[in-house]
Amino acid sequence: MVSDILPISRSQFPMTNRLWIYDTTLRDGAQCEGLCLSLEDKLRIARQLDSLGIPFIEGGWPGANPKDVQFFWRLKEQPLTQAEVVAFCSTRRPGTTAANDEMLQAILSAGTRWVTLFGKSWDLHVIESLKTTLEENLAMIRDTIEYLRSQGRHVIYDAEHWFDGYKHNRDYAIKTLEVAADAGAEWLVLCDTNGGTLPHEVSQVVREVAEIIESWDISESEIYPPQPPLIKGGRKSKIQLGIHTHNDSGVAVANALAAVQEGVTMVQGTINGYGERCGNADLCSLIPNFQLKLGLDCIQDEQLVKLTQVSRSISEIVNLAPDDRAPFVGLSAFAHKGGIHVSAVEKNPLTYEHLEPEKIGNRRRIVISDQAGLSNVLAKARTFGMDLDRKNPACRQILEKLKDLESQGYQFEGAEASFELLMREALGKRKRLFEIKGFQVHCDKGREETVNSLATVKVTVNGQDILECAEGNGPVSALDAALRKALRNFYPAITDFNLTDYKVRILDGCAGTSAKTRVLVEFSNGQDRWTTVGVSGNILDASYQAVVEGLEYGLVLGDREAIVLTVSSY
Ligand SMILES: CC(=O)SCCNC(=O)CCNC(=O)[C@H](O)C(C)(C)COP(=O)(O)OP(=O)(O)OC[C@H]1O[C@@H](n2cnc3c(N)ncnc32)[C@H](O)[C@@H]1OP(=O)(O)O
Ligand SMILES: CC(=O)C(=O)O
Repeated sequence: MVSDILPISRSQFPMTNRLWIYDTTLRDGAQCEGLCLSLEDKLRIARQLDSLGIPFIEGGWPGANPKDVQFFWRLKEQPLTQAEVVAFCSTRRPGTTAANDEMLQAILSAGTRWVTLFGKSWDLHVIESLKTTLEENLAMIRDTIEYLRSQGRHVIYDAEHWFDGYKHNRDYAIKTLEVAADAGAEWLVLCDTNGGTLPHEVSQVVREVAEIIESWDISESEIYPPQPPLIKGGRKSKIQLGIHTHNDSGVAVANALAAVQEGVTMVQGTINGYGERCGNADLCSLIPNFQLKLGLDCIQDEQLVKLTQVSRSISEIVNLAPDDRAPFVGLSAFAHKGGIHVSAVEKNPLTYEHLEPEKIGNRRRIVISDQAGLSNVLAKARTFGMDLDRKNPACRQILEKLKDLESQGYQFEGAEASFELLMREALGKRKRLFEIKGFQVHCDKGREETVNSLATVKVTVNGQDILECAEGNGPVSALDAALRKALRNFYPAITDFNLTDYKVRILDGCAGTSAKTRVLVEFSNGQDRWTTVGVSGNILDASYQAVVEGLEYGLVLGDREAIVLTVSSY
């Protein structure tokens, strides 16, 4: 809902509240260092975006590489359900004609209804990059758009380096837009290509451009309204403005918001802000801001609840770790750690949350650490299925034990399984499934390249002493294997546990090789994951503590009727 106090001044373009989201993850996002997409990846991402209700999906630059050509062919065979897939390209080369430009033939072969064309707005680029005249650049823009229009395509014109061009040679920059509009472009998208513009400049420039455009005399015959159902809102202005921002100054999202407040009706960005250099405007921040704070219509509410899942699936597909601190969709976006915060959030979430996480498919999390108060302990206990009374003296003991262990180097925020075991212990609810009497690990390296590791463990289960040994490709894996061997006849479920992550952190680096280490171990049983922690001056002892607790926790988990929230499901 739009609040009266929000400084929204969409008066330059007083249209409906419809805002068109244009995703360029598959094109500008693919220009991100470290991101490499296969054809199948691109198709999977396109389907995710389609399910999110993104109306325009820029699929790539057909003609620039074979994968992008095939992408459009594959979508012709199996079209998206609702999104308009858009092909991207540049204006024709200088000194030729659009009809003779091979790249433009590839664009037409892609068979999309919409084409986005980028052209030069900045005289510096015309002279230095294109090495042509200012007049020829205008001819390139006009010729290319008219050609695409003559071939029945709708054209979105991306005015590359718009803001820099406008600052350096305003009249020329405006002329490029005028030519693009006159040739039949339906959207003029102002690009902050180098990402150097600040929000107050974006506001001012967009406002000025909107006023200039209003004064143009473009005859109705030159207007090519998009076909329904694409544009449902009814256009009162002939030409619409869009915005495309980069994050080089850390304000890509703020710049897009500033442009929208001045009335632009299309916003280009990428999922998770992927893009060249510092990235593009992050649609995972923009969409909820537009929809939930500015009251603009971008996607359906039922689609908005998929945003967190889409953000994480796409980070999985592109094989880049998700950003836990990302606004709205990050794992920590609604994580409360400080005791004061948790105490208040437990009473009313509005006290420390700017909106309800469920609206974008995220969830509130309570973090356990030495910053915790009793409220954290009680909230966490609830997620473990234990309803504790604040007055129960065991709660205070749990809190004190937690703070004491954290001061020794333990870290429970990343090892909630260990915290649950600690809590069960304090409440007298920890079932001793086995008792470790001792272990030995032996590593030797001979002349060969390989290092041999052998672990021996002595365990008591149900009053029975078991001695087992096993080899592994390292001391921790040998220890893990020996423990499982000893326990598997009593607890067959243990054979399904896999050690999926192992992290070591030196706690007092100045102490050199005798430093204290913290080990975090993650286990999975194919369905759930859980993490435990160990701390010791001996890395093997720290690993041993974490592995033993990890195995114990997995067995407790199998015993429990309901899987609790501390355990993250795949
Ligand atoms: C702001 C943006 O993000 S724009 C998109 C940028 N994305 C990419 O570049 C990814 C895809 N690009 C590619 O695959 C290749 O660069 C291609 C196929 C487009 C071109 O490859 P090549 O022909 O080998 O040229 P090269 O990449 O070396 O140089 C780019 C050429 O495009 C020209 N060019 C740049 N912008 C434009 C434009 N708007 N209109 C016409 N030509 C342009 C340059 O002047 C240069 O021409 P030159 O070869 O005569 O010097
Ligand atoms: C078109 C585009 O990607 C840019 O100007 O940044």
